[in-house]
Amino acid sequence: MFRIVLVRHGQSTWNKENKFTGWTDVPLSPAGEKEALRAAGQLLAAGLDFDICYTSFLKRAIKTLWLIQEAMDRMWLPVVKQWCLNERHYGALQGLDKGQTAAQYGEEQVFQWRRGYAVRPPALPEGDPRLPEHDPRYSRLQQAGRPRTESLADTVARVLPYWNREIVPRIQENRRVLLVAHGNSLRALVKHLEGVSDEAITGLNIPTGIPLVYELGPDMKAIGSYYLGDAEEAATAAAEVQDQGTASRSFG
Ligand SMILES: O=C(O)[C@H](O)COP(=O)(O)O
Repeated sequence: MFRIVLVRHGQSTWNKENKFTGWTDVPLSPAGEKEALRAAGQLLAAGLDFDICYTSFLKRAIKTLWLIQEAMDRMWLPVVKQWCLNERHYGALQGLDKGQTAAQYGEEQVFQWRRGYAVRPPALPEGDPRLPEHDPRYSRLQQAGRPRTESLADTVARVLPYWNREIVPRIQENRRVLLVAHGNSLRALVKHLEGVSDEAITGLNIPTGIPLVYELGPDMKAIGSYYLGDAEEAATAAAEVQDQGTASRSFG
């Protein structure tokens, strides 16, 4: 049996404000930093340790990993940062309040944008300063890797090749892997590990800052998974993620 530990970054400032975030590089909120430290404590209490860590190009995930590493006295671990582990790109929705967007366009439309498997939110317009080509961290990406918007299917298409090419071999070498990423890049991976259908994945939500342990069989698919800490708390937090797209959550 193999194992990998997944952690969605702690609460970010835009999670707190209930804004679509995507590739916007926002920091952790103070609560999110506390979530990261709590996750480290849960990992230590579970007797888990690591040989290599993976994260995205976005500071909310990187900082979560750093806080976990520091609290576990594992700052010396190798860390691989990869753009393809970034959150799904939310296109022109980035920066909008999810509740207000639901009030304006309807909860069903926001649900489709957030959870529809092959549904792409409206794209960033050409010339928008937020386009990846204006960000030096993506300067080496080919045009195809510079999304204007992404569906979950698009996110799967960039996460899975990296998972199979780079992470699976490390796990098969019995390296203990910690992957700190984002709600939807992790949903993309979980869809693969669990063999979740395009329809059923719409109901899966991943809470911030709670370690999710996956046990994998010889085929590198899930034979079991569990959140560290209180299972009911994790389920409640996941339901809260789902509710972020309701009009009643509008902040103003
Ligand atoms: O990018 C974001 O807005 C969040 O991190 C994920 O948002 P979602 O749960 O609405 O997809």
